[in-house]
Parts: sequence; C-alpha cells; structure tokens
Amino acid sequence: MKTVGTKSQQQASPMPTAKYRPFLDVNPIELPDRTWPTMRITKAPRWLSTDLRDGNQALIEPMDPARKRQMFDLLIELGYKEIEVGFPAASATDYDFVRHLIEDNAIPDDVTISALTQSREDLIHRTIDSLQGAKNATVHLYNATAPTFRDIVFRADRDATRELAVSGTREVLAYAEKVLDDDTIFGYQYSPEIFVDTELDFALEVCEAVMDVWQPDAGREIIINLPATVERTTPNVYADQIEWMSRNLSRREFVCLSVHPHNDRGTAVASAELAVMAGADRIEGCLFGQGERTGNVDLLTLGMNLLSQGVDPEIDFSHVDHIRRVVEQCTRMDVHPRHPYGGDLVYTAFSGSHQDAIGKGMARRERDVAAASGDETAVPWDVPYLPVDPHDLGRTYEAIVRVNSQSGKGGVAYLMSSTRHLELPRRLQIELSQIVQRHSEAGGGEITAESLWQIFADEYLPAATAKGLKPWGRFALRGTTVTTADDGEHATLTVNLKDGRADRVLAATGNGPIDAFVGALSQIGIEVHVLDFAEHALSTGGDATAAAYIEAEVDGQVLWGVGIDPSITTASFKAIISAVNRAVRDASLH
Ligand SMILES: CC(=O)SCCNC(=O)CCNC(=O)[C@H](O)C(C)(C)COP(=O)(O)OP(=O)(O)OC[C@H]1O[C@@H](n2cnc3c(N)ncnc32)[C@H](O)[C@@H]1OP(=O)(O)O
Ligand SMILES: CC(C)C(=O)C(=O)O
Repeated sequence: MKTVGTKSQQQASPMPTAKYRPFLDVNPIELPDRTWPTMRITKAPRWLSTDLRDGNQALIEPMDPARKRQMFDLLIELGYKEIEVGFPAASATDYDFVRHLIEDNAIPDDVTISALTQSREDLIHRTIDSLQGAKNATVHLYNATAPTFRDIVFRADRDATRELAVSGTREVLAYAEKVLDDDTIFGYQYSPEIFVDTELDFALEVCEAVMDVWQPDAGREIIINLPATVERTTPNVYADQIEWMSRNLSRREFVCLSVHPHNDRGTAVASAELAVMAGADRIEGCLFGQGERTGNVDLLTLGMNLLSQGVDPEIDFSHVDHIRRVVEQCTRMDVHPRHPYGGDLVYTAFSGSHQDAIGKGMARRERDVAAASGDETAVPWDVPYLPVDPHDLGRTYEAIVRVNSQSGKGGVAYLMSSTRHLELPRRLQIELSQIVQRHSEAGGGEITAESLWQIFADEYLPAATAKGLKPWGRFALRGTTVTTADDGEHATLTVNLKDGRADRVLAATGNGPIDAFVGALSQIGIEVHVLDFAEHALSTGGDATAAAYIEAEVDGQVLWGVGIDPSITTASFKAIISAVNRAVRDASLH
C-alpha cells in the first residue's frame, strides 16, 4: 500500500532575515529557576486605564474635551480606580481637561488620576499645577533608558540617563511639596521607557536610584512601571524580565510593580498575563487595545480572560456593546468584528459543525439549569465553541448562530428554535437545511432569521402566507368536524377541503383522527402513509398554539409536512396537507 504523507514543501523565502537579530542575543537573560510558569492568577491585578493618554495620543483625531469626558465617565462607570487622564504639559486641551475633571468634581473619592510627564522641569511644573485640588493624584515620570535611545535620541551615557530620572523625581517631589495642598494624596510612578530593551542591571540601577529619592515605605508606595514600549519578544521573555526585576528590586513590599505592554507582535495579552504570573501587581492598558501603533494591551480581553477562569475582573463588562459604542464614538475608530469578547461576530457561528455543537450545548445547558431550579450559576459554563456565556456581556443568544452556505442543519434548527420556538425533528432539519442551502448558494449571502422563516413558511406553510395559497398548493384545509367522538381507537371525520377550485366534503373513519384524515384523502386518490409524527406546544395559556410535523410517503415520495394551529389535531391535519401539497408540487415539476 502506498502511504501518503504530509511532507512540507516549504522553501526559504526572499524575506530579509539577516537584517534582524534574535532578541535574546542582544538582551540575554539568565533565570533558570524562574517560578512564573507554574503560577496561577487567582485575583485581578490593579488596573490602570491609559485610554485618555496612551490611547488618545495614538488617535488620528485626538479626543476633544466632550469625548474625553465621555470616556472618563465610561471608565468610572466600569469601575476603574486608576486612570491616566493625559499629558497635561503637552497641550492646553490636556491641561484644561484635567482642570475640568477636578473643578467639576467628576473624580470619585476612590479614584486616582495620574498625569504623565517627561523629566523636564517646565513640564513637571505644569503637570503638577494641573493636579492642584485633586483628592488622589499621581505624577508619572518617564525617560528612555534603552541603549538605542541613549545613543540616538538622548546622546547620553548610563550616568546621565540615570541622572535624568533622579533629577526629575527630585523635581516632582520638591514642586509637589510646594504647590499641592495637604488634602491631596499624592503618589509617584516612574517608568524606564523601553524597559524591555534596557539592560536589566541598568533598569534596576535607575529604578533603585529613583526609589532612593522617593523613599518608598509603609503608606508611601512607589509605582515602578516596566513598559514593553515596543513589544519585541515572546511573552515568556517579558515574564522572565519581570520576575527578575521583582526578585531584585529592594523595598519590594512598598513597590507596586506595574507593566505596560504594547501589542507589536500581537501577544500583549499573553505578555501581561505572564507578567502577572511573574510578580506584576498592576497592568496598564486600554479598552479594545487602543494605543500607539498596534495598541496597548486590551483591558477588556484581560478582564474577560479572568472571568472565563472564574476570577472576578473587578470591572463591569456586562454591557459590552455599550462599552464598544462609547469607545468607538470617543476614538472615532471601529472595533474589529472579530475583536475578542466585544466584536460583532465573536459569538457567532456560521459553520455547520460549530452550529450543531452549540445548539446541542445550549439545549443541554437549558435542561441542566432547569434541573437546578433555574440557577444559572449552579451550572458551570460548558458550551462547545463558546468560551464565555454571551449573556454575561449583555449579548443575546439570537446572534450566536447565523446561517450561510457553510451552515448545516444544526444552525438552521437552532435559529428555528431560538427565534420561532419550533423544535424540528432531525430528518426535517436535514430536509430544510438542504432547501436553505440552495437559497444561500443562489443568493451567495447570509440567511437571516427572518429570511429563514420566509423560506420555511413558503415551503411548508403555504396557506399561512399573506398571499394565501402558493400556486403549487393544491389543497387547503377549510375545516374538519369530528362527527363521532374520538375514543382513542376510532374517529369519524368530516373534512372540508378546498381542492384547487373545487370544494370537497369528505367523510371517513379510522383508527384515530390522523388515520381517518388519511382515509378521507385516499377517497380523492391521494395515498398518504404516515412514517413519523412529532408535535409540541408553542406557547401556554388560552391561545396556546401547537406545531405538528409529519413525515409521510405520498404517492411514492417521502417528505415532511408542517402544521401550526391552536388545536394539536388540526395542526397534524395541516401537516399532512403540507406534505401532500409539496408532493403534488414536486410531482408536477417532473
Ligand atoms: C512611550 C510614550 O508613549 S511616551 C509619551 C509620549 N507622548 C507624547 O509625546 C505626547 C505629548 N508630547 C508632546 O506634546 C511634546 O513631545 C512635548 C510638549 C511634551 C514636548 O515637546 P518639545 O519640547 O517640542 O519636544 P519634542 O516633542 O520634540 O521632544 C523631544 C525632546 O525631548 C527630549 N525628551 C524626550 N523624552 C524625554 C523625557 N522623558 N525626559 C526628558 N526629555 C525627554 C528629547 O531628548 C528631545 O530633546 P532635544 O530636543 O534636546 O533633542
Ligand atoms: C510612558 C510609558 C509608560 C509608555 O507609554 C510606554 O513606554 O509605552
């Protein structure tokens, strides 16, 4: 027997490999006894939203004061307690916005605002001036410490770079002491910018020198923020760097170790999560991953990743569409439809096997929750293909399954059930999905729940359409009267039928109403053998409606009919008529 393997045919590409260097060759790190790989995240880290600073500075059209305020109010509503509100020394807009927040009493007492500044005296002064009157305020000072920046941007050696951080910290302390009143609880944050490219021993040296000025102690925390200003390596290397710093920083108990991942390699979320496992206490990011270039780490994804593990994110994401709308309005940028947790399509399955599994999973869950007296939280979430329950983010189930040419019976059945409460028997699902498939292939696009219903009604319920009978519907049931009481074994019926243009009144007896009905039809030459039958109620109460499904052999053709009626018996007669009409139509087409 010939074995067919999957040998790769890949070849060297023309891409300029020699131009780039492996990160670890340039920034080696030795941490053979790293502990982070076995750590678990069991509590939310402290979050800082930098939507109004890093997010805003990266926008094509930065937010105007009204949009900034809208974003700030959203962050408060969601529960963020640390918010970087801008770079007040950069522009009058940023400065005035900080003043507006303070003067408008818009900052809750349990929220700390922070403001970013370079290590330049005039900028530090203006930054601190902007914070006057705030209850909780942090100044965030940064300078680049990585060799490329020392060399190219600052033309400064290590000593001068460290000195810039130290002198800036001194200036912050001195000026804050001078201008801020005693009611302001003042904090300090320092970031060695491009931390990931900075030699670890030097990053540590600069942070220690800054701490020597600030003198962290009990009740006098310092935030040391270690940014992946540009994401340059796999998340495990960032985790090693964070664990190394966490182990080597002195006065560690007074340090809030913060991370600030960007997403240049598309792995900011993983970097942030591994960094927390490696000892980070706090994460800075933006909603929906706004921010410079490929963005800051996405706070929504991080929070929801926690929830999906049963860890409280301490942020309310229960109305994700509202959050997305506000963020889109403020940033004037669209959220990608596949954005984790918040995109339009992220709880939607088009493909058949996914829809099938979701449909079964949702049905199982419904049963399990009912068995737990309706307690949703008593049943762990375990629905195939859905990492979290869309309801938890305020999404409805209707959008989960959408039908196109990739869909199978599961999706069709799910939509019929979720939007019309019709529980189609399995073989009817197959029959209907083939009909739907033909429509979607012909139309090329999505079949919405509404158009699916139209296809279904046109096919199985011709009498139910607004236009009355379709041209191919030969029979319509005018009414039936049980002339002899149905004793469960025998029934005698009078059937009032429209047959084309003629009216017919037929009487027949059989083993129950369906048998009698079939007997009546055979009097006008229509031979029906019922092969399968299912029924269920559609609603409860006085106007309860029933659905009946009949698989029948009609003049040699096997096909389904559907009937819907307040009476279950009439629904089953209608289902037979539906099957007969379809058979007559199909026979006349041949
Ligand atoms: C990674 C980050 O996201 S950091 C935040 C970045 N955000 C921003 O820059 C937005 C706001 N910034 C601005 O509006 C402006 O840059 C301002 C107002 C702060 C400063 O403007 P300017 O004085 O015109 O300086 P410019 O923007 O050209 O900055 C470059 C100068 O600042 C110096 N500089 C840059 N960063 C720092 C720093 N952290 N500390 C001290 N000096 C710095 C550079 O060495 C350079 O100095 P040089 O002119 O002597 O070569
Ligand atoms: C100021 C710092 C924290 C920053 O934004 C970055 O390094 O990306």
